[in-house]
Formats: sequence, structure tokens, C-alpha cells
Amino acid sequence: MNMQRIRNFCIIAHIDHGKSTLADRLLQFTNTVSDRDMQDQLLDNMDLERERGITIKSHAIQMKYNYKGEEYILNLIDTPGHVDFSYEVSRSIAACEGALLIVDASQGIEAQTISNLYLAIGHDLEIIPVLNKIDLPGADPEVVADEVMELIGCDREDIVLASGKEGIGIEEILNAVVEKIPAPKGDPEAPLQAMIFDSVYNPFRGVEVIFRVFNGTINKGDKIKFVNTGREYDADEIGILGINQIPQQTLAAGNVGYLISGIKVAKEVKVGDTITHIKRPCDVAIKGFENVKPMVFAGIYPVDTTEFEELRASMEKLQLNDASLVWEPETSAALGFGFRCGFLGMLHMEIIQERLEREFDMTVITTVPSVQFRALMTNDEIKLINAPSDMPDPTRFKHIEEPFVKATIITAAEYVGPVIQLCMEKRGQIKNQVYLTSDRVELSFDMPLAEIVFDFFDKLKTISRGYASLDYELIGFKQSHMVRLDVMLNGEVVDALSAIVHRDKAYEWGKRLCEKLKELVPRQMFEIAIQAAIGTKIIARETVKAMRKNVLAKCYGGDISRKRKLLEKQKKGKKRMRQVGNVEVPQEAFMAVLKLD
Ligand SMILES: Nc1nc2c(ncn2[C@@H]2O[C@H](COP(=O)(O)OP(=O)(O)OP(=O)(O)O)[C@@H](O)[C@H]2O)c(=O)[nH]1
Repeated sequence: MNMQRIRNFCIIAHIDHGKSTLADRLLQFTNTVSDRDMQDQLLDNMDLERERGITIKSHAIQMKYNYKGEEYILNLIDTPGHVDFSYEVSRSIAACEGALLIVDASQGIEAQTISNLYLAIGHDLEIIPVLNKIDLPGADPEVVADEVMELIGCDREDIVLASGKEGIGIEEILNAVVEKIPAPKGDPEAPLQAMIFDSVYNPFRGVEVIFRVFNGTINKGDKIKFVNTGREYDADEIGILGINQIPQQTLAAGNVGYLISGIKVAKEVKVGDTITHIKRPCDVAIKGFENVKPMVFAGIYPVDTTEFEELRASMEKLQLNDASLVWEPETSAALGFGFRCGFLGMLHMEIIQERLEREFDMTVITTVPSVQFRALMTNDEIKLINAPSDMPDPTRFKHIEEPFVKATIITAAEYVGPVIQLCMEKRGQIKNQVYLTSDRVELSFDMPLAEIVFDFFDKLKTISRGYASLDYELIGFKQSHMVRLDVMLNGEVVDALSAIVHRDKAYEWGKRLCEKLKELVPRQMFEIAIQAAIGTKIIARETVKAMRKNVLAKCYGGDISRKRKLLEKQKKGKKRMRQVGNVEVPQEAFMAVLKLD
């Protein structure tokens, strides 16, 4: 295919602004998929994605479009919409020459719109602005168009008015893709240089690598190598991605395609890596490659301690198809054997937990999530702290550092006060405040990541009645007064309830946590003391009074089957309980920290 007839583009949008719906329409309009086969949100083919209505992993799809009598190949590269997956978004963007910027005409520009837009502009992508959902009664295309014009410096005529739902503006969008987005550049005769921007795990065929060829040509059967991992493979099968995979003999510069070469483990395929030939390799790898690092850590334990090996097997299987999940075995006095896991963010953590439960039928306890702190030790070594138990003795370190992010929040002007207040409570420092329009404001803060991973987003939504959007990126580590706060039940430390918190917040944290635990720990036949401590210093205490609960008391002797049923019920209720010393602790208690308000 003549490179001049190829267009590679992605869609950037804030969550729920209608990216998937619009993508479906493009596929329908170009007959890439027949109306009969049309399923809602075709690009989101994981059940979980469809249920949650969010795009988790990016995928690519090729459409053919006839424009003024010429056939064009349009490669649509889908991007995930959540900050947890921002590295993947950046690689997808790097594989394109243009982007559709979808803005919900009833909502206006949101934080994610802007962060992804900046990524796209940073990669010199041609931006085609689209106002979507113009069918909605609450849509205000005039005002939102002003916002968009201000943001990207385009003219009103450049903005396409569309409705994915009603199928309005679809042809205009496709025409704009052909007319405005530049054809790919690159030399098909040069040494091979292709960038991996995604991979899909297939248990039967091995990992499918999705890539964009920048220079050179890849042929079926070629001996190839991945530059950053240094691994070598045979290109057993290459092809393009329609609704199904379509094998090809060759793919030249400018094209997007898939590669199958018998790779069994997702970890071998790193998004951002460069594919080249073993003979005649390219001089340099494509820039921008990064090893993605987990941002949030938590322990995962089987509820039933005998299921540890089963959990290990499940985690191994999960890791085969999720390269970003990392874990190592961990033991807790309270929870037994489990794993310390690293996640890209809170959504990623929820997804893993849910997949363990659904796909592997495991019931697990997840402990309080934590970010990765660093301790500068007295011998000037840096020690990484992924769990409260890693926290060294205060006499052995000079200081602790914690990760900070630049948080961008867009909200209506009337909520600026409460938003700033919330951010200050979360140890944020305001850096900038810009009015996007008379009513919408963009605020930037430097904030500790640790404060964001808890309930920040929920709180932000509450105080702004839903009219605030958040995006953040890591900016580095800063020195902080962090301490380890322990919780004791009848004098015994429950290691799974320990947390690393800022010194100024430790007292408040301890007090609230004790209060919350008092609500969650059921009364037992003896009194239970709940205490919070820093080192040996007790900073808070609550007491759960003794009580005797006899479920059989209701049964007046007689009916044995009824009695059995009640006992069964009680046993089930106990399932998610953990024995700590002599105290039974329900699973919610281990997540109580997330619900402190
Ligand atoms: N009225 C109206 N609703 C729409 C339109 N497009 C999408 N929606 C609705 O908006 C919601 C979000 O649409 P999606 O296409 O899932 O949005 P998305 O941007 O792909 O969401 P993520 O994948 O989560 O980022 C759904 O409930 C859609 O039915 C439109 O043009 N008009």
C-alpha cells in the first residue's frame, strides 16, 4: 500500500466523553464491521472492560475508506482513558500522525482531555477537534467550542459537530482524517524500525505484539530482535488488524500490524520497545521507551490460608497476560502467607482483585495500599519501602522521601474554594490557577501521591458535585516526615493494619482508625482494646465491650435442620474473618483505612 494513502490516528478524550461509541460508528460507516455483527463497544473486548464501560488496554483496528474515488487505509489506535495507563497512552500517541480530540458538548474540557492533548501536541500530532453528544438537550456547543478554540488555537470551522449515538458528523470526521492528518513518513528500504505500542495475551498462540513500522519493511519469517530487551525471535506470522487478524507477507513503513512469534510470557514484550532485524539492525531504538513502574503497593492474601498455593498459581497466570503486575511473596503475622503486589494505580489494583475473584474464583483480602517511599539511610544507601514492614528503625535513616505528583484539576469557578481547601488538607501546594472560560478553572497542585491514592478522587467529586476532573503525573521524590503507625488489638500489633503516614496527620489518623475499627470489629466474649501507636507511644485507644452472642438462643430446642442452617450461616459469616491473637477481625477492617472521613 502506497504510504500516501495511510492515515494513523488515535482518539483522545476524557473518560465517558464517548470515545468508544464514536469509534464503533467509524467502524460501521466504513463497513469494517457489518451492522449485524455490531456489538456495542467493539473495541473493548474484555468482559470486564465492557461491564465497567471503560477501555483498559489499547487496541488497533484498520478501516478502508473511499475518499474522492481513492481508497485509504485508516488505522485507528485506541487508547486507554485512565491515568493508571498513561504510559500506554503516550506510546499509542507516538504511533500516530493525528488525533481526534473528542469533547463532550455537555461537559466541556476536562483534565484528561488536556493531559492527553498535551501528549499529542508534544508528539506533533495533527489535532481534529470533535464536539460530541450534540444530540443531548444539555449540550452547549457554542460555549464548549469557545473553550476548544481557546485551548488548541483552532478556528470554529475546524471543529466537527458530532453525535456518536445518533451517527451525526461521522463522514465529516473521516474526511477530516484523510484531509488533515499527514500521511506517515519513513523509508521502506531503511533498516527495520518498528515500535511496539501494545500487546495482547493469547493463551493458544502466544503474545500478540501490536506495532507500528516507522522505517524499513518486516516480512513473514524474518529473524528479528527487540532492541531494549535484547531478545531474538522469528516473525512466524505478521498481519494487519481488521475485526479479525489478517495475515500478510510483508508490512512496510507507515503500517500498523501484529506479530506472532511464540512468545509465552507478557513480560517479554515491553510497550515502547523497538523491533528490528538481527541482520542489518537499525542504528537507534525509537525514543521514549520506559520500563513501567508500579505506583501503588498492597498485600493480597487468600481469605482461606490453605488456598495460598492456589493464589500463587492464579497470580502467575495473571502475570502471564498483565506485564505491569509485579508481586513477591510476603508473610504477615495477622494474615499468613500472601503477596506484596505492585500496581500502576488504584484502578489497576481493583481490576486485579476483581480478576482474581472472577477468573480464578479466589476470595482475597487486600491490605491498605501504599506508595513507594524511599529512606536515605545513615550510610547514604537508599532503601525502597513498599510496605510498612519495610520501614527502617528511625535511628537508621537520615530522612524519608515520598513521591510527589503534579495534579491538574478542572472545575467550575464556584468550587475553586473548596477544591483548594481539600488539596491543602491533602498536603498539596497550589502552583497555578487559569480560567479556561469565565466559569471553568484549571488548578495545578504539587501533591504527595500517597494522598491521592486513597479517597482523594471521591472527595473531589463530592465537594464539586461531580464537576471536577483530575489528572496527575509523577514529578519526583521529596523529603517528608513519614512515620509508621501501628494498630494493636489487645496488645498485639496487627501488621496488616499498619500504615505509613505523615507525622502531622498521624494523631488524627490513629484516632479515626481506632473509631472505625470499633465499628467494624464485632463484640466478642471478652473486651477488646484497640490502640494506635507510633513506635512504643500509644496515640489513640477505643474499647469494644464484651458480649455473648448465641445464635441458637432463638431456636427453642426443637428443629434440628433449622439449627444447622443457622450454624452454617454463622460459619459463612466467619469466612472473611481473621483471627488475630484471640480477636476475630472481619475483612473490611483491613480496608478501613480507605474509609476514614
Ligand atoms: N447522548 C449521547 N450519549 C452518548 C454519545 N456518545 C456516547 N454516549 C454515551 O456516553 C457514555 C460514555 O460513552 P463511551 O463511548 O463509553 O465513552 P468513552 O469515552 O469510550 O468512555 P471510556 O471508554 O470509559 O473512556 C455512554 O453511556 C454512551 O451511551 C452521544 O453522541 N450522545
